[in-house]
Amino acid sequence: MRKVMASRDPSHHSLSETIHSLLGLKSHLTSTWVQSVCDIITNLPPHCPQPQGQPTDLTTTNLETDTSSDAASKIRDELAILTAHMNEFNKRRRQVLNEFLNLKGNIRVLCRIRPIAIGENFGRFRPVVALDSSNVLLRLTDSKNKSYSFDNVFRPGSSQDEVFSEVEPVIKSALDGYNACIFAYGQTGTGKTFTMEGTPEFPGVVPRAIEALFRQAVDSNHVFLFSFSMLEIYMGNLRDLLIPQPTKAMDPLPPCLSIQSDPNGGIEIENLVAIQVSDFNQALKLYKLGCRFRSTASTNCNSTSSRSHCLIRISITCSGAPERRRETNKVWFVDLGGSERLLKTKAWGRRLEEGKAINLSLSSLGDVISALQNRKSHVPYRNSKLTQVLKDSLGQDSKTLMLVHISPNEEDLCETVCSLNFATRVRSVHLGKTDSTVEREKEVAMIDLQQKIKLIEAERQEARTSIKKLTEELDKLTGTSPSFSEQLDAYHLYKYNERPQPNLEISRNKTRNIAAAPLSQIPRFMRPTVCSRRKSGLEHLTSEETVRVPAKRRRPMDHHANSVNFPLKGTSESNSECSISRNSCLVALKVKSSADCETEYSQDLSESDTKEVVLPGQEASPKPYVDKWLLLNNNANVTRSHFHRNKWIPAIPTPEKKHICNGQKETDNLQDKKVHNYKFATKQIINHNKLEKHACVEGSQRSVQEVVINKTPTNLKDYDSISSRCNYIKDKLDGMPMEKHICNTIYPSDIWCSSSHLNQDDNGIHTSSTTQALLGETECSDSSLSGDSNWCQISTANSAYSVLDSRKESSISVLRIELKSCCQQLCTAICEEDCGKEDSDTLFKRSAEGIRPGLGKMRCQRALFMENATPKEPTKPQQLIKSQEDDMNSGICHHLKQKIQILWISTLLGLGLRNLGLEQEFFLGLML
Ligand SMILES: Nc1ncnc2c1ncn2[C@@H]1O[C@H](COP(=O)(O)OP(=O)(O)OP(=O)(O)O)[C@@H](O)[C@H]1O
Repeated sequence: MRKVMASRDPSHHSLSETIHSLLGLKSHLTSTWVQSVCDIITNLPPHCPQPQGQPTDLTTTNLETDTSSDAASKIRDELAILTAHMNEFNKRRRQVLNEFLNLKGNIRVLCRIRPIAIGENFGRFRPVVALDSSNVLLRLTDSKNKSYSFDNVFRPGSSQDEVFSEVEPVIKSALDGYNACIFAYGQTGTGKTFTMEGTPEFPGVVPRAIEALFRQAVDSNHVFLFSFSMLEIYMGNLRDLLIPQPTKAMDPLPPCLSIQSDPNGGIEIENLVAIQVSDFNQALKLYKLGCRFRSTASTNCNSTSSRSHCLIRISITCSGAPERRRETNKVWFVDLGGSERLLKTKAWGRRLEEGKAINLSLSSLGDVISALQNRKSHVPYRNSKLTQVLKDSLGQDSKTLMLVHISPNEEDLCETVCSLNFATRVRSVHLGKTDSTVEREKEVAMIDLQQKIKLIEAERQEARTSIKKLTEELDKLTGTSPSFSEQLDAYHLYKYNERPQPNLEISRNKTRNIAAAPLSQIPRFMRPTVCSRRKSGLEHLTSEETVRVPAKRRRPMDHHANSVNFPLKGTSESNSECSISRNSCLVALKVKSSADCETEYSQDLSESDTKEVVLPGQEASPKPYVDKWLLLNNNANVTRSHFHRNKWIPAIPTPEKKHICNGQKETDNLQDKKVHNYKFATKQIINHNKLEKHACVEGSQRSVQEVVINKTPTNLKDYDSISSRCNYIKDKLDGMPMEKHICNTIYPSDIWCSSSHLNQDDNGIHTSSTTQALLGETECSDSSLSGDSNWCQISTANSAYSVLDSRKESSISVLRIELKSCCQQLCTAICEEDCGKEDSDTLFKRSAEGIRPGLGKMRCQRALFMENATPKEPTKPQQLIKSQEDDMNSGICHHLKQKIQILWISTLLGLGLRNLGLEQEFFLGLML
């Protein structure tokens, strides 16, 4: 025996030798010795034969093993029979259930009436009454009623449990391999989300259905694999709700979702995250996560209105189950966006667009169902993303359940009628027009089928209990085989661990990895086209590479600039009809000033938003943004010397621009491309702005104009010329289109002219005196130039004055003055060429009165006169008068020149403006 054992297992041979040697040492026969021997024996593996010296035990064990193996084989046989029975029961149950659902209709329609909310007035009379479990009565008027029939009607007091009991057969059908689709349809605020999602206290259809799926899968004798996906259709675009949406401009874009179909009509959504879930809790966590990313917003009808269609997909895979309809099938839960009468909701802007998109897709859904109803050869699935996605779950071979929600409120009667008509249209797909006898027969058949289902269920349960018992017996006998449920769990766990772990916190990178997995698995014919790859930025990348390569960054937003409408009233950009494309601007600027930008978690991807203007670094409100846009345009031009109409226009000192843009950062490093874009936009601004709009702009904005003129005006003619040029600019601005004319850059928002004078004090320090004048709605008029001044400012009337700054850079001195407008308009009399002293005084007074801070907007325009080394020849008088208009302008210029000189000197002398009574000749003499 020893030899036999040794030959069987060398390790046991050595063990027996060890024991024998220990036995030989009788002196060592202590309690410790005995204990160690016992330990050795105890630690022997079960299949290990007993040590040598115990032949009797071994024989007994062998006998026992033989007996138990016989019992085990018997049990296995029984189990095989029972499993076959179970399969048969499953098959029968599937058939009966299918028959039952066919009788009920592949598209079943249930109606749920929302309860009256606290404080809600439902009207003069109750317009909606649930007659019985399948009829709704609608009181249209006091004398006119209309009734509607449905598969089931839930009264306002119906519980979530009751609703789910009607949904459950569809869930069972889904486990049998049928595609299924459960919709919640209805007017906004009627409780669709409540039914589908529910609340923590009253869970809705989706959590209950997921729980039922897992429970029934465990009860089944097959192994199921579930994967969970969630998306929304927001304004015609598919958004994965399991991927956090980008919140910052530079956040990576989520992969583009597109719908693929195979030749058999199967639909797959490319790049949609599908996470393998092994139990209900995991699925629930994902569901809650997805719900957080939904687009919701407050509307007139619902403070938490869903602004999209929310779709939850559960894919079920079960291999080795021939009785199932297909190996992989899916269940869709769809919380449709609420149909709304836009007139009633008074939606506008983004809400309006969302409402329109929802209504359109609902209408497409109705068309599809109608085509199915009429068995048309062409079903217009392609009319909306919603019907495209659900294509393979809406046909003949799938189970559809529509929960129509209606409001009990009399005010909502119109919408209720629409919803009920829609539901009736949907319902008649399979039921058709049948007489009452057929209806009754059908009901009897259905009751019969229901009883059959119950019977089969009972038999199944019995068989299942037997299987469980036998499996446990077998476990005891063999001692190794896990129970059936353990096997199932282990299988799930194994499968689950094989795949990427669902990170329930959903870190962005991880979800992307998960998302990539299904992409690599989709068949070749479902792979994205070149076009869609380009669209999603995945061109030339395999799916694996897609995972590794960092996702495409959001394009720099300035590249989006396509169209610009100039904002009208600067103080209310969001209300301006002519403002920068509303949606895009709001999205880009993250301005939350209007209802338009309050859709939570929504990301603007719609085609309607392609016209967007997004500028670099635009975190501010639209107004500075527009200013910046203008400034950038200006910078692009003025920082380069160039020829304009055969005249060399030198570069303008860049630092000056810091002052130009009030509160804005300097952006000198603009790319030509951007500048080009902005130019393009300028053109559009010009085209869009009309005279009256310009007037509004003038009143609301502040900017600085620079006018570069290539000669120094030294006499009246030059002043006239400048004046007329300014007038020309002004005219062009008013009249649009605006055109560059001498001025280097024109800002439509402002025109102002100023004058500066550079003086050098005893210490050689340059100082400047400043005068400020407001350019009103009329002309700019006057200018003055000191002998050593490099810059000339053109001043305008009806003004208040203040010095902004002055400096000398290279050979150019810069002085900026600014005008504050006064409330009063400049007396038109000053436009007269021969305006006299009296007018001057009037002007003066008005100007002085104008120094009331905060009375008007500041505006300035600077005329920069380039220093001309060679003084110009005095101009002949006849050249001065080209037209009557020029004459008038020259008069105004001359007049204002004098005023500005007076002001300047007054300032120098420290005299108050009001106390001036000197003749202007005095000041002229002083000046010259
Ligand atoms: N059967 C119900 N029992 C209790 N409260 C309900 C019921 N139906 C709806 N409500 C309540 O009515 C309000 C609106 O419901 P819900 O948001 O579900 O409407 P909706 O149809 O999804 O609206 P929308 O289409 O705008 O998203 C919620 O506060 C919800 O709790």
